[in-house]
Amino acid sequence: MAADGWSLGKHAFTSRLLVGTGKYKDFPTMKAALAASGAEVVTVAVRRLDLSKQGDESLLSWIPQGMKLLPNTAACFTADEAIRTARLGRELDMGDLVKLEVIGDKRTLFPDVEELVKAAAVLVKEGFTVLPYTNDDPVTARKLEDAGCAAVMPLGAPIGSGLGLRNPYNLRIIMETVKVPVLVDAGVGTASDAALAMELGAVAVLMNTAIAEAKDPVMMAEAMRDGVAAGRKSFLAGRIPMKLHASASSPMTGLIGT
Ligand SMILES: CC(=O)[C@@H](O)[C@H](O)COP(=O)(O)O
Repeated sequence: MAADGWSLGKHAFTSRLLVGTGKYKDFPTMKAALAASGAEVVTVAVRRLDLSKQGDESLLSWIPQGMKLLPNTAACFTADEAIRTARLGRELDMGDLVKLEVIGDKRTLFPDVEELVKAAAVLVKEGFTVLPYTNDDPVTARKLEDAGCAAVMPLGAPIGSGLGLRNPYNLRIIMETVKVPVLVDAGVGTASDAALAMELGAVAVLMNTAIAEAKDPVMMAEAMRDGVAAGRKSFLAGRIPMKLHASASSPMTGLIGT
């Protein structure tokens, strides 16, 4: 199969799995899982980075070489906070990409979409390549695209829930509504969820908890890598239409004795 690449702004990728850095039991496990995932993009919460830590004590030093950093604005609850956090990431030399999170509710971690659209518009004007974590609402997705975001990242389910894709139909509508890449972000529980997201037509999947909190994070990272690749191939190959009744696998005409 010819290379099946995709891009975000000026950045080109082949892997369609993006991974996070939170919740690992230790840095060596995180590093091994990130490497096993085959992901090229790894997201890091700017507000959770402990800048006083150096060398092996710093999370950043455990990110495999060559992975692209995607700073995120986790734990921001207003547009202003998210904008300041994104700027801080840029000052720390983390590049132009930003995963924009503006959380509206502590219990569900659902996004505050008004603040999200506001923050996106400002950051796009400042030259960021903005990737907003949003809910599964096609209207918000369109507003984010209109604001100049390079992609939209609707949730599959609440962050860390592992519930899988709660509303695949809305995800499909979002994919039909916007022209920018649609990445499913959050809620994936296992490899079949990732495959399903790709079969629906997602350009990529971003996940953290399902790998970090698996019994064997390295093996789960491999499963997610394979699930994403299988789902993508299945999407490209085109599934058969579903039929209510049987259709025999062997032709019924010309049977001996008929
Ligand atoms: C790491 C990160 O950015 C999370 O906020 C992201 O949304 C992934 O969610 P899961 O942990 O549910 O995969």
